[in-house]
Amino acid sequence: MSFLEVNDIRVAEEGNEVLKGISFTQQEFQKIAIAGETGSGKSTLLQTIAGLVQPASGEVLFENKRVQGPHEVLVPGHPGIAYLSQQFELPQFLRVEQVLRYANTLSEEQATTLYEVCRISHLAKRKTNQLSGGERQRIALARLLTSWPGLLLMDEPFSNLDIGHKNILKSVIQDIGEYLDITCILISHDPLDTLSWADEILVLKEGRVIQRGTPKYIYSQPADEYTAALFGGYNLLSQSETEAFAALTGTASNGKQMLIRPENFRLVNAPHQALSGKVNKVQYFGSYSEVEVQLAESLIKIRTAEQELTEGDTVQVTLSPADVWFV
Ligand SMILES: Nc1ncnc2c1ncn2[C@@H]1O[C@H](COP(=O)(O)OP(=O)(O)OP(=O)(O)O)[C@@H](O)[C@H]1O
Repeated sequence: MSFLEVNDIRVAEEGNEVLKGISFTQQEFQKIAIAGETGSGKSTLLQTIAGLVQPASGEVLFENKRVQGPHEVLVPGHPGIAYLSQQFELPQFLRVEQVLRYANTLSEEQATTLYEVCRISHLAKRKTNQLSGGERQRIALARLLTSWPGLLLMDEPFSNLDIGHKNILKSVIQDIGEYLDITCILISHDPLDTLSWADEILVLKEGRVIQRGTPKYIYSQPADEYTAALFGGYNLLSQSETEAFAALTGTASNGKQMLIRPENFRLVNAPHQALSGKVNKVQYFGSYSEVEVQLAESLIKIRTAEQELTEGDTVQVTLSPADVWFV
């Protein structure tokens, strides 16, 4: 039995098929992140799970019961599922404690825990128009959680937050799972938000799930170039350089192209076990430098701790077999 089961969901909006048969399951307390380019259907998927969008076919089962869509109920939504939208709203000019009291059905002890987890206990007397964007969002989140849902769906919660508020929200989301026993699904554009948090990532492309797996698997063995690009920099080598590195590492390309993350290339002093290239550009980032190296055909990016490189240097580039991936 799964906590959440999404079975072959299809959604059409204005004649376009936005979700084209999505299926996946989630266990209780499993942290799932959804990644995909703009327009791939991430928000529509979350809204369908929440019972806010009517699927054309397929079903969502939450704790073994079908989630009804907005065409089937008077008030859209499911009491056990909370959806934090990108465009949340708070009532104007009320004090935070009034906003929360209005929605609150919790005991005093539960409410205290919830406000502490959401880092808003100190804001109770503040008016809603006297809050920063990050504080407003944490209050909107706490307000949603006063119904103590089993499943929380968060749609791009980090967008428009500065780094300070973003870090606070990351801790809040971590604690929601840990102290409130609420299972979460999160959409984020930034790979750094999802790779460190999720147990599993679903990659959406044009309304379909094209890959599902642990962050490490998705990052190091992306299904295609699209997936690789969602999670950071990469190099796609020409066919002849793919063959040259395949020969060096004892791997077989089977006609595919080699896809290498910038941190996986190594600069060595061993001309016979490496390809030669010329440094084209060096960018310094403190703990590492990003170096552009022109090989015979491809211009590649290498991330290295090496600090002494300058434009025009000749370097020897190699790889470990474990870091080789073909798409
Ligand atoms: N109510 C609607 N009416 C018409 N088209 C819609 C509607 N909702 C979504 N779409 C379309 O469906 C597609 C998927 O949209 P969705 O918002 O789910 O994508 P997304 O991956 O969440 O994008 P973003 O990252 O930009 O939020 C888009 O092409 C969008 O224009």
